[in-house]
Amino acid sequence: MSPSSPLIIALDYPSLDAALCMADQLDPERCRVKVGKELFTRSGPAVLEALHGRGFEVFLDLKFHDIPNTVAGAVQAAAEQGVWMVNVHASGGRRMMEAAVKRLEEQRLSTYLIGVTVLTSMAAEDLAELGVEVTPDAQVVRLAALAQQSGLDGVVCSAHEAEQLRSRCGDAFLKVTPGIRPSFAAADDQQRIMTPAQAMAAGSTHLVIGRPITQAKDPMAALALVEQELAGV
Ligand SMILES: O=C(O)c1cc(=O)[nH]c(=O)n1[C@@H]1O[C@H](COP(=O)(O)O)[C@@H](O)[C@H]1O
Repeated sequence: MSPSSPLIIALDYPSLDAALCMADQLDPERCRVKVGKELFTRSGPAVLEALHGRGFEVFLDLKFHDIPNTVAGAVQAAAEQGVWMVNVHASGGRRMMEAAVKRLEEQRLSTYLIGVTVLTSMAAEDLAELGVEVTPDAQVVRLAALAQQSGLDGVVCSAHEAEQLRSRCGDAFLKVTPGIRPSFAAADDQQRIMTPAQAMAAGSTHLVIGRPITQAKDPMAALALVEQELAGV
C-alpha cells in the first residue's frame, strides 16, 4: 500500500547493512525511502530488493545525465526493478528526457520519472560560474517547463520554487523538494532550505529529508517531530 505521507527519507549510507539498519527502524506506511549514488554504487540492486521486500516504495536517485539512448536504457533498467520513482538531470535536455519517457511508455512501465532542476546546494554564484546568468529560481522555472513539455511527471527543486511551479505547471506535476530542514536541524551543505511545514504550504508534493533524521541521536524521535510539524501540532 502506498503511504499517504509526503516524506521520503534519504538513505545516504555507505553500506547495505547501515541502510537496512535505518530502514528497519522506519515504517513503510509512514514514509518512502530514497537510494542514492553512494549506496547504490556500493550495494547494487540488492538494496532495492531488500527495501522492496520490507514493503518500501523506493525513489532511485541516480540523477542520470547522458546521451538520450543511454539514459533511456538506464531509466528502463531502474523501472524494471520496480522502483517507485527515478530521476534524470533536466539539463540533459529535451531529447534526452523525451527518449526516457518514450522508453517507459513502450515498455509499459509506470515508474514516476522526474527531472532535477537546480541542485539545492547551488546558489546564484555557482550558476554564474557555469555561465548561467539567471537566478536559481528563473533557471528552475525554465528547466521545469522543459521537463513538463518533455512528458516528465515532475521535478526535483527547492521548496523556494515550489509555489511558482504550482501556478505554472499545476498541482498534478510533482514537486519533490530536498533541502528540508526542520527547526531543530542544521543547514549542512544545503543553500536553499525550508522547514517541512513551510515546504508543504509552498506547494511541495514530496519532501526529501536525510541528515536531520538519519544523523539525529534518535532518528525516530526526529521523524516524529517532523510528522508533528506537518500535522500543525
Ligand atoms: O535529487 C535529490 O534527491 C536531490 C536534489 C537536490 O537538488 N538536492 C538534494 O539534496 N538532493 C538529495 O536529497 C538528499 C538531501 O539530504 P539531506 O541534506 O541530508 O537532507 C540527498 O540525498 C541529496 O542527494
